Amino acid sequence: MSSNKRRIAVLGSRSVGKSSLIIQYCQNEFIDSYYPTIESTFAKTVKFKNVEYDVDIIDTAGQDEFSLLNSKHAIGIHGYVLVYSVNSRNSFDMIQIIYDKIISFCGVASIPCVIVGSKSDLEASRQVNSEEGKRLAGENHTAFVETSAKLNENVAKVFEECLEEIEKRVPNNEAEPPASKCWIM
Ligand SMILES: Nc1nc2c(ncn2[C@@H]2O[C@H](COP(=O)(O)OP(=O)(O)OP(=O)(O)O)[C@@H](O)[C@H]2O)c(=O)[nH]1
Repeated sequence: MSSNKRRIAVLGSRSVGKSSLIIQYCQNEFIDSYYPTIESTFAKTVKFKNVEYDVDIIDTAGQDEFSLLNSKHAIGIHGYVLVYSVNSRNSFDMIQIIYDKIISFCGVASIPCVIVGSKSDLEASRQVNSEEGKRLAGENHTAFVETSAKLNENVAKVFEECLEEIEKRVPNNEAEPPASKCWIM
């Protein structure tokens, strides 16, 4: 793996706007219709803090509390974007469940991660306030961003924060994420 290759997995409940966030970031467009994702990978070259990164972003199918963590979403992944929608309390409650599954799968104390409150334009139907999002992020030592893919607000910030979290833990000359050294028996 080239030292500037970074793989980011985007996880969260169904329909929280994972694909919309990624498509806005990689293709600068917002598609209003809903197509459930099975899985797809997007690629973008990003210049961040004067370093050029080849970023692969893995868009995953929506998870619920019974979903098993797919090993593809843990092995070889440098950083995570965990998305809930500010107008869905259930999707917010899923974040800790997904975070704990990743931690336990990877056998580490913490992971480079950004917790994202999506659809921030839907203020009238908001169920989760910003303070709750920040608190959850603080408890898990992750970054936190509220964003709207629809209005293209804070979209790039999500992925920049994720690169920042990765760089805090992965020195530039060591691009292999810890979980890629795991064995599956
Ligand atoms: N108002 C608003 N709607 C959004 C936003 N982002 C996504 N949506 C809408 O929410 C719905 C679901 O968006 P997707 O991006 O497909 O959600 P997803 O999380 O990828 O869904 P799954 O693939 O099922 O997991 C679509 O109708 C989007 O248009 C946003 O920022 N604001």
